[in-house]
Amino acid sequence: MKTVVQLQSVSKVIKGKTIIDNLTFDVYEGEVFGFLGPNGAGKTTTIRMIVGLMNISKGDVLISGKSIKKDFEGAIKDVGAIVENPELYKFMSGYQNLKHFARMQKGITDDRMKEVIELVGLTDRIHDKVKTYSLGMRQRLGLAQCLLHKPKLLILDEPTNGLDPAGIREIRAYIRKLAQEEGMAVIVSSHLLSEMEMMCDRIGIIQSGKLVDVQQVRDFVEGSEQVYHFEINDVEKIKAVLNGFDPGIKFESQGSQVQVALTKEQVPDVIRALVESGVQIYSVMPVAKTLEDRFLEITNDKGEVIHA
Ligand SMILES: Nc1ncnc2c1ncn2[C@@H]1O[C@H](COP(=O)(O)OP(=O)(O)OP(=O)(O)O)[C@@H](O)[C@H]1O
Repeated sequence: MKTVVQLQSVSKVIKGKTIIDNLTFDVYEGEVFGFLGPNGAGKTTTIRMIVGLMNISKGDVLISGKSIKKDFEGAIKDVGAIVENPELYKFMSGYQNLKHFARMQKGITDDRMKEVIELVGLTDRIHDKVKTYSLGMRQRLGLAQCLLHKPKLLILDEPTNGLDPAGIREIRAYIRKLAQEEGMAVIVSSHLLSEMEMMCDRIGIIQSGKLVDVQQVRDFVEGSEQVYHFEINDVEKIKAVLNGFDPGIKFESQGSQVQVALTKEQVPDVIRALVESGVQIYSVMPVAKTLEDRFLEITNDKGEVIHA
């Protein structure tokens, strides 16, 4: 996998206070990297440093191997970003907006404009005025703007903010497409855990300016234990069987439905023990664990990390 962006021990100190503390991570070609953290954790500050909108106090950011500090022009030419709301003229059409933006850059051909408009799915509406666009369509037009110069790295700060569920789905699909089909490295930030889970390949969790965890979404969600849903005929017996394990296995029951927290390795042992004790098992189903569950598992209620 080719590395597109590298953060090397990046720190930001403002008025003697460390806002970002020694961040190090890489993002690769073709992957969506989620930057996840509660409000005030430092996501926007980090993104502003990556795109050169803010000085880096310590460390460096390399984009396609070029330092944003030492070779700003070289590094930034591979970046497309929406950090604040995209600037759009609502009284002009989507096309006029794009054209206006294209004129400010070198070498953007009409063919490239057409290509980008198609890529974000705005071909049918591109000549309508932006004021008639939904928020999702405006986001996509913003996306088109920052794709014109064929960036290798796309950075979107809270891309689904303010969108309705249909708009969120739409943007998510385009972001995935840009990574998978165009091979871009994409960094998205969010404080919405479920959102990140659906959109990203990897997630970095930031808390009080520190990176506390970077994992593949799949591993991250699977973590250690997983809740399984059992449908059985005898709740008393299942309680006895689960209590018989050492250490005892946690569960919750309601009628013939029992939710049991197990590691994958424990599943066959529990099923065997249940069958041997005469419990009828009608179904066993893993309950999908959300990032939110995992996030709460690794942080306490004050938002501090208890184990990663
Ligand atoms: N110019 C500044 N001067 C002083 N403190 C700042 C400055 N910019 C950011 N901060 C502080 O740095 C911390 C991180 O802010 P940042 O906006 O990066 O967080 P965030 O993770 O993007 O949060 P949100 O989800 O709310 O946007 C906050 O405590 C913020 O108050």
